[in-house]
Amino acid sequence: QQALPNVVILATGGTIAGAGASAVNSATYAAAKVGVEKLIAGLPELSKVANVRGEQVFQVASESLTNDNLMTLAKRVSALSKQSDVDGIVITHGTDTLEETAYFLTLTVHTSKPIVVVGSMRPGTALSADGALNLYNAVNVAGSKDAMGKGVLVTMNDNIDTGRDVSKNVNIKTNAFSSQWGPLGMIVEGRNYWFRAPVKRHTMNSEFDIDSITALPPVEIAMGYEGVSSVAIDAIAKSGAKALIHGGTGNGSVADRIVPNLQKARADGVIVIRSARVPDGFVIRNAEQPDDKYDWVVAHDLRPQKARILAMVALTKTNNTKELQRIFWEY
Ligand SMILES: NC(=O)C[C@H](N)C(=O)O
Repeated sequence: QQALPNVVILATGGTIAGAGASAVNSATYAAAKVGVEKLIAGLPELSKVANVRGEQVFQVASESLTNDNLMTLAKRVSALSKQSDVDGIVITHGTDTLEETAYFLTLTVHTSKPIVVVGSMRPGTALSADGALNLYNAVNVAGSKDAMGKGVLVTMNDNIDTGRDVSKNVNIKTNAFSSQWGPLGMIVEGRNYWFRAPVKRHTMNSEFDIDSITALPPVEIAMGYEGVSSVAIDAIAKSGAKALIHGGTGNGSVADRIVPNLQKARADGVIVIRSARVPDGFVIRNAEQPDDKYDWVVAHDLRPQKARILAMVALTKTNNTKELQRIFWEY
């Protein structure tokens, strides 16, 4: 239909494409079973709000996605966003790493067209499955003019969050996703209600572009915890990783006994990025540790898994720690 927006659904698997043995199986099921054509056919309401077509990019549970998958997906999103017959793009995705893919697209795809990443907590075969409404909302937002220029969005549980801020904070339950700085808005009965806009650099204002990225450097994460040893840090430093994200306790604090190991890693050329394992708040430079003296970078409010995504993208352009710190403040 001519008056309706054209929305492409790129399907990658996850629970939104999952199937269980019976309707009471809300937690015990196989992810990534249902193809995109069946997902679309199962939701005839979509045809009233957009001209929808689907592409099956992968069929996996999101915990198994790789850096290569991420690149393939982002390049496809970028190519589609340049087509005049595409108004918006939806990516169906497993929820476990949805926040990482959404942030990667936020950083690397140059478009003002809406890109919406969506998943579900229950398979479509379950009682009170959440995927159908989440997907309906995603297609609505992707086809909306008022969603343009707002970066990559996530529509879970009626909220509209930014791909940058949102994280999976609850498992099992359908209110799994939230952003510490709040959602941008809500979608109810196909209508968007906006309350705020993102201020961090994204999509068309990003200095990174997936079209010119050919490989992502290895970046690993080591967690901080009571009783932590240097085993993980030393192994990462020796592995050829270009950066090491330390998911520290509290304000990104680092146990005194592993500070020398992180200093050694830095001296050997590994970028050390100090983040926090605490879900909310942010890491202050030179508080807890003398980052200037050690030439470390702080991850601002990014959790270890999001800091890893930004580090990989940033390292495609620079390994200067001042530049990296600027990038961590701006994105
Ligand atoms: N709810 C989900 O989608 C979880 C699943 N393990 C996935 O990320 O693919």
